[in-house]
Amino acid sequence: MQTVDQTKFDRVLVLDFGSQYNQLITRRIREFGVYSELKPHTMTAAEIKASGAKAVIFSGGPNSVYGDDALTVDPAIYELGLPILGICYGMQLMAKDLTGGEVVPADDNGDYGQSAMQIVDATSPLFAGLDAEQKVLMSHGDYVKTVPAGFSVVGTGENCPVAAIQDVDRKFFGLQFHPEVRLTEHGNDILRHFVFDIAGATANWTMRDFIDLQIAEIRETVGDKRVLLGLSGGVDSSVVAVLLHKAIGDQLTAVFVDHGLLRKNEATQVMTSLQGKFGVNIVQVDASDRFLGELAGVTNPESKRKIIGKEFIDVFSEEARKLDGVEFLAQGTLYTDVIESGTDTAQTIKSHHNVGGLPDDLQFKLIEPLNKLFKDEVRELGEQLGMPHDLVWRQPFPGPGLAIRVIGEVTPARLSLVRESDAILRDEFAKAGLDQTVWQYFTALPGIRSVGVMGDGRTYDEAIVVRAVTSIDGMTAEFAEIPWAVLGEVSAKIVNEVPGVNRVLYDITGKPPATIEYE
Ligand SMILES: Nc1ncnc2c1ncn2[C@@H]1O[C@H](COP(=O)(O)OP(=O)(O)OP(=O)(O)O)[C@@H](O)[C@H]1O
Ligand SMILES: O=c1[nH]c(=O)c2[nH+]cn([C@@H]3O[C@H](COP(=O)(O)O)[C@@H](O)[C@H]3O)c2[nH]1
Ligand SMILES: NC(=O)CC[C@H](N)C(=O)O
Ligand SMILES: [Mg+2]
Repeated sequence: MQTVDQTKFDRVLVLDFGSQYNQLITRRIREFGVYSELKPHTMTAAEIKASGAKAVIFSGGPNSVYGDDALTVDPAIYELGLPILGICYGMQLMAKDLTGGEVVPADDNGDYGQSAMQIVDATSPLFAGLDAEQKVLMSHGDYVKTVPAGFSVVGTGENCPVAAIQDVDRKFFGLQFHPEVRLTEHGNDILRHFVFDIAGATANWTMRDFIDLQIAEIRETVGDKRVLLGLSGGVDSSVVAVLLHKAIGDQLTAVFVDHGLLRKNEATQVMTSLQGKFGVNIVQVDASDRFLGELAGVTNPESKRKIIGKEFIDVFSEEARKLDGVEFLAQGTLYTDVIESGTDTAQTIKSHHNVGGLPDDLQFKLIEPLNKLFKDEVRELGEQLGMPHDLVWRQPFPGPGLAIRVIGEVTPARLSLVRESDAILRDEFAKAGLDQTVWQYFTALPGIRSVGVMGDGRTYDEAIVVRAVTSIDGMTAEFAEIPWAVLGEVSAKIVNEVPGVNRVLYDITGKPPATIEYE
C-alpha cells in the first residue's frame, strides 16, 4: 500500500477556541506553502509533540478566560519549547496561564472594529520592516492589563494599551487583534514573520501533497470495502469523485439523486456531462415523489433542511443495499458547511443537509476529504487534478436545491415559479457574460403577493427575488452590481414568461448580515 511521508512537510497547528475566523488562520498559512490544520483546544502537549508541529497558534474565541465556560489548554504545551502565537482570546489565555499575567474586562463597551496600532518595539521579529503605525481589526471585550513575567509590550492600540506582546526567549507572542482577516492591513506579513522567521518553517507544502495524502488516507480507511459517493454534478462532489477514483478505482459507486428540487433540465445535463467521466459509474435515482411528499406542509427552514438531509441518507442506504460491502458514504462537504452547521464551539447558522441535516443514527462511515477546505481551495484542487474548467468554475448549487429558495411550503407549483424564473436569469446572465464573473446567482420565491396591472386587468400575483453575489469562499459575500439593462431584461422576461409572477425584486444585502440563500 502506498504511504505518504507526513513528516516531509512542516506544519503549524491552530488550536480552536471558537472564533468564526479560526479556519482563516490555517488557510492563510497554507497559502504560504506551510501545512496548517485546526485542532481542538483539548489536544494534549504529547499529541502536539507527536505531530511534529513547528509551532502552535491559539485562536480567538467568544468566551472570557475567567468565565465559567472558559476553554483551556494543556499547561504542558508551554513546556514543549515550541513557538506559540496567541490571537485575541489566545493571547488572553497565555496571559492568564503564565505567571504574573492579568486579564480584565474593559470598563467601557470594548473595542470592536478597525483601529490604529503603534509598534512600540521596532526590533520585534513579528513586525520586522513594517510601518510604525498600521490598521488592525480589534474585536474584544477583555484586555491584558499586566503582561506575564518575561514578556514586554511591542504594540499598543488606540483603545487598547496591550495590543501585542512577546517573550522572545521562550518564543511566545500575543496579538490582541486578528492578523488573519483582511481588515488588518499587514496581518499576512505578521503571520509570515511568525511562521518563517520565528518558527523557522519551510514552505514545502502544496495542493499536490494534499492530493497524495488524501489518496493514501482514503486507501487506508477503505481497504477492500465499497464506497458510495453522493454526486451532485457540483464542483465539490466531482473533485471527491476524482480523488476517490484515483484511490480506489471501481470500489466506488456514485449516486446522483434527482429529488425534484433541481434546476430546469439539470438531471439530464448532469448525467450527460458526467456519466463515464473520470472513470466513474453513476447511478441516477428518481426520488422526487418521496422528497416532495415528506416536505408537504412543512414551512420551518431548519425542519425542511433536516427532512432533506434524512431523505438523502435514506436514498443512499437503499442504493447501498443493492450493492455488496458498502460501508462508507463519501460527500463533497466543505469547511463552510461544517462551521455554518454549528460545532462544539461555534453557533448553528443553518444546518447544511450534508452535515447538520444528517440523521443521528447514520449507518455509514463518512469520507469527506474536503471538509477542512474552502471553495476557492477546492477549485484550485480541481485545476491541479486537470478537471474541465467549466466544471471547476461552475456556480455552487446547494444540496437542498430549490427547496431553500421557495420560502415556506414547497409545492410543485411554487417550485415551478422558481425553476422557470431561474432558467431565464441564467440564460440572460450567460448572454451578458455575467456567468463568468458573478459567483452565484439565482431566483427565489419570497411568498409575497402584490397587485399589478397587466393587459388592463388587475393581477394579484407572486413576486420573484433575484439574488446575485460576489464572493471568494462563500463565508462572506457582497451583492453583485448588475447593469440595470440586464436586470430590466430579466425582469421583463420573468413577468412575461412565468405565469403567476407580476413583480421582480433585486436583493441588495451582503453576507453578513444576510446569508446567500434564503433559508
Ligand atoms: N443531488 C444530489 N445527489 C447526490 N448527492 C448530492 C446531491 N446534492 C448534494 N449532494 C451531496 O452533498 C454534498 C454537498 O453539496 P454541495 O452543493 O455543497 O456540493 P456540490 O454540489 O458537490 O458542489 P457545489 O457547491 O459546486 O454545488 C455534495 O458534495 C454531494 O456529496
Ligand atoms: O450543499 C449545500 N447544502 C446546504 O444545505 C447549503 N446551504 C447553503 N449552501 C451553499 O453554501 C453557500 C453559503 O450559503 P449561505 O450563505 O446561504 O449559508 C452558498 O453557496 C449556498 O448555496 C448549501 N450547500
Ligand atoms: N475575539 C476574541 O477572541 C475575543 C476574546 C474575548 N472573548 C474578549 O471579548 O475579549
Ligand atoms: Mg451542489
